[in-house]
Amino acid sequence: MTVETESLTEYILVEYRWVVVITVLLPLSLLWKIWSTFRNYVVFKLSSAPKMHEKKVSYVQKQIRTWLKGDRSTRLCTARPSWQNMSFRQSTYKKTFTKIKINLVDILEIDDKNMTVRCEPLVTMGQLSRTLEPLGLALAVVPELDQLTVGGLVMGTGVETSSHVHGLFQNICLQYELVLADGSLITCSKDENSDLFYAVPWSYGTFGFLTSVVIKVIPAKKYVRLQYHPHTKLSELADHFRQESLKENPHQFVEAVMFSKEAGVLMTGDMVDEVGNDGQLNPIGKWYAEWFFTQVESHLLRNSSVIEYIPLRDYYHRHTKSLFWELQDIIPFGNNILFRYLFGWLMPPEVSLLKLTQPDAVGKLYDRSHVIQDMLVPIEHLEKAVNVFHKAIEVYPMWLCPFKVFNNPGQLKIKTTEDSQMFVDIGVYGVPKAKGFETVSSTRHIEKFVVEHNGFQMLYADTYTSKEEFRQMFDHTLYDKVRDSLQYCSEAFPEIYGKVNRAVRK
Ligand SMILES: Cc1cc2nc3c(=O)[nH]c(=O)nc-3n(C[C@H](O)[C@H](O)[C@H](O)COP(=O)(O)OP(=O)(O)OC[C@H]3O[C@@H](n4cnc5c(N)ncnc54)[C@H](O)[C@@H]3O)c2cc1C
Ligand SMILES: NC(=O)C1=CN([C@@H]2O[C@H](COP(=O)(O)OP(=O)(O)OC[C@H]3O[C@@H](n4cnc5c(N)ncnc54)[C@H](OP(=O)(O)O)[C@@H]3O)[C@@H](O)[C@H]2O)C=CC1
Ligand SMILES: CC(C)=CCC[C@@H](C)[C@H]1CC[C@@]2(C)C3=C(CC[C@]12C)[C@@]1(C)CC[C@H](O)C(C)(C)[C@@H]1CC3
Repeated sequence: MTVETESLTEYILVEYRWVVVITVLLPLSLLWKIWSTFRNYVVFKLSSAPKMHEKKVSYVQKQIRTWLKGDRSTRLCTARPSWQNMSFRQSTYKKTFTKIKINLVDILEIDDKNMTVRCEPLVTMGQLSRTLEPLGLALAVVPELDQLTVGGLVMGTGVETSSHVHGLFQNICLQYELVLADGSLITCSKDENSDLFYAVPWSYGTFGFLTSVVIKVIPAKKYVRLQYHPHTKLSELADHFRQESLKENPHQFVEAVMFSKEAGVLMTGDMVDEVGNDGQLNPIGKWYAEWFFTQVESHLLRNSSVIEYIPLRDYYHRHTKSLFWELQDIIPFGNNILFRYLFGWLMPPEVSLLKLTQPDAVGKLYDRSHVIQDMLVPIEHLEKAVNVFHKAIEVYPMWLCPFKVFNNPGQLKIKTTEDSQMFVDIGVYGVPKAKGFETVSSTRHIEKFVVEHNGFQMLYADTYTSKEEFRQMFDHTLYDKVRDSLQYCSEAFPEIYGKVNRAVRK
């Protein structure tokens, strides 16, 4: 890692973290993968998951009723330990709240007539894409990292390169089943309990416990025909990016990765059934394959607008193997050809195991000199935002992903009367190089820019906003109304801010 460490111990822990990762975490990750594949296989063959669902939901209700009967002096959260979730921090409220066990890990039903899949909240993106692929189906929006869960993506949000067509993860969800703080089981959709339905996304589990979700699926094809368009001027890349995101019949997938303030690669893709003769097959998911983002960079260096055919599942999880570009700081030689051929099949280490074994010194170093943020701004401000980010942080690669926000009720209120507005997710993950970077003040600076430009911040990342600024960023009108209407809700759950602000995250 190219940052200054403060002591020799810190230096050793940071520079040689890979020793523990390779000798301990990679073999443990493998054992974990074998166990979960075996468990899923057995459950599927015994077909026990759908039959067990009601029983498991009753157990959730039973735990809440026990809390109701008690003195209710503590609030509620899920029992999923923080080291298992996909964010950098540990939530401190997990230590004091009453923890409700939600052991709901299965896909319940695939309905290929209505084109839906019903699943439990701990089902992961990797598990879903693996199950749907042989049936010729896919979720309309597949957030890239394998370990992201349906529950976390509903209660938070999910974005992916098809979001300029389908919107965020919640926009492909048709129905939620929840256990509320009074112990009752409720389902909601746009036609049934619609206020609750629109308030659930971005609510971070502050209305109740999600027990199942019905999600829209689409027909899938075997490959993604991906075209790389390198650009060396930000203004040209931004114009092209907007044009591809906003045009009437857009490509199914649009994404860009910037490698400096001016230069980046725009990628446009569509599903196809066969490898055409205008490009080559590139199975990026194979164990020996080079990390995706470095392959993308090579197209910029060669300034070549090539076409490639990528197997669909490999495409969906293209950023998993290198955790976007975060793994280069943990295993610096992870992309080396020899390492890939020998150990690539073990990659990536499980994020949960990495989190569990993270030494304090590494945490402190990341606090000081590492940024992990996704800022969501209306697409017309793209260049301005890149310039602001460059001045305040200067982290490359920078991820750009367009997505549509529909004019629906809820926390994500857009300032337009149109049906929808196009946004761009600007993702910065890495070591900042900007002069004068300081975590709190620099993050506050970009947060201010985002609020002033009617944007939003992804909340898996650290937010340094005050409660007032937070309420300005996210519209709480419907949220407050629904909370007031649900018995015991305010007693059982804090407000969203109470679960995501920096003070409750260690
Ligand atoms: C509900 C369901 C119905 C399916 N129906 C068909 C079908 O009719 N014809 C067909 O060819 N393929 C069907 N499949 C898909 C496919 O056959 C399986 O995904 C495949 O058998 C998985 O094999 P695997 O060893 O790779 O399993 P894994 O990759 O280990 O598991 C596949 C996934 O199935 C899920 N699963 C496991 N057990 C159950 C269960 N009891 N109920 C629901 N989900 C479960 C797990 O969550 C897991 O992620 C279905 C899949 C599911 C989930
Ligand atoms: N491409 C993308 O879109 C990416 C998205 N992310 C973000 O990562 C997060 C998802 O990570 P993941 O590890 O899956 O989820 P988490 O375990 O982090 O859960 C996120 C929130 O959802 C709540 N929650 C989860 N399940 C339930 C449930 N069944 N009932 C009630 N509340 C629930 C959690 O409550 P509690 O605190 O009580 O456990 C928590 O507040 C999202 O916030 C997402 O925005 C991260 C990387 C990429
Ligand atoms: C909206 C999108 C696409 C977001 C992508 C977010 C990823 C870059 C984030 C999600 C989880 C994440 C915060 C994580 C880390 C890096 C950035 C990640 C992968 C790492 C691996 C950095 C190193 C840390 O020691 C530790 C292992 C705790 C974390 C774990 C979570």
